[in-house]
Amino acid sequence: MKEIDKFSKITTFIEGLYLIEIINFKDQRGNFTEFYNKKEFENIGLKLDFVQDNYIKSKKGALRGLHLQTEHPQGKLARVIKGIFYDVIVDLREDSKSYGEYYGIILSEEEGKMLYIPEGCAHGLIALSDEAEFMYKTTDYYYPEYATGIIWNDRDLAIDWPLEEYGIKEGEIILSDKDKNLPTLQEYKAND
Ligand SMILES: Cc1cn([C@H]2C[C@H](O)[C@@H](COP(=O)(O)OP(=O)(O)O[C@H]3O[C@H](C)C(=O)[C@H](O)[C@H]3O)O2)c(=O)[nH]c1=O
Repeated sequence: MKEIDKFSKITTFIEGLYLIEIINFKDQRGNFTEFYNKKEFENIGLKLDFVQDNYIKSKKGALRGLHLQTEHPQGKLARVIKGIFYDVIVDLREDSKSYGEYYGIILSEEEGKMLYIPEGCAHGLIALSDEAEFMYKTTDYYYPEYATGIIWNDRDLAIDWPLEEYGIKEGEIILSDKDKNLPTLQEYKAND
């Protein structure tokens, strides 16, 4: 088969954060998609090694995040398996020109784009559809002792979560107790 470019990366205003477009091979049976290919990723300038695969299944309105590990930071290759999510990345790399800024995007099973989230960024997502499944690979292991983050409704970030468009009331957002008690961006910076 003639070699075709199966992946292409799109830069964002956050350095190292890429949207990745992938080819979805459709035929009379359904679809086939490569999620990751070490050689092909190196061809688009992403020399990455992953050590863990994670799978999330969320109820509509379930919001996870904004999380990062202060030690053993994780790069994440993320995609939606089913439904729709709003995905948010906050740059917490002190030397970055977009430090303290967020990037938000709607990712869907239909549209099929992936995200590569660089180390040093907090990550969160809310499920916008009744069935919502998400997978991501990480470049380092889970170290709960180093897990922290920023609260989802931080006033300085003022993240524009697309609740109304998807019929989700703020009081219906489902959070873990841990996420309800995450620090604000100011508190995080003070401890950083
Ligand atoms: C993250 C993780 C969790 N767990 C266990 C620990 C808990 O017993 C249970 C749920 O963990 P947690 O509530 O931290 O999971 P999420 O709130 O979905 O966290 C994730 O959500 C956002 C979107 C992220 O990007 C992070 O990778 C990750 O923090 O899974 C593991 O065993 N391994 C893991 O890598």
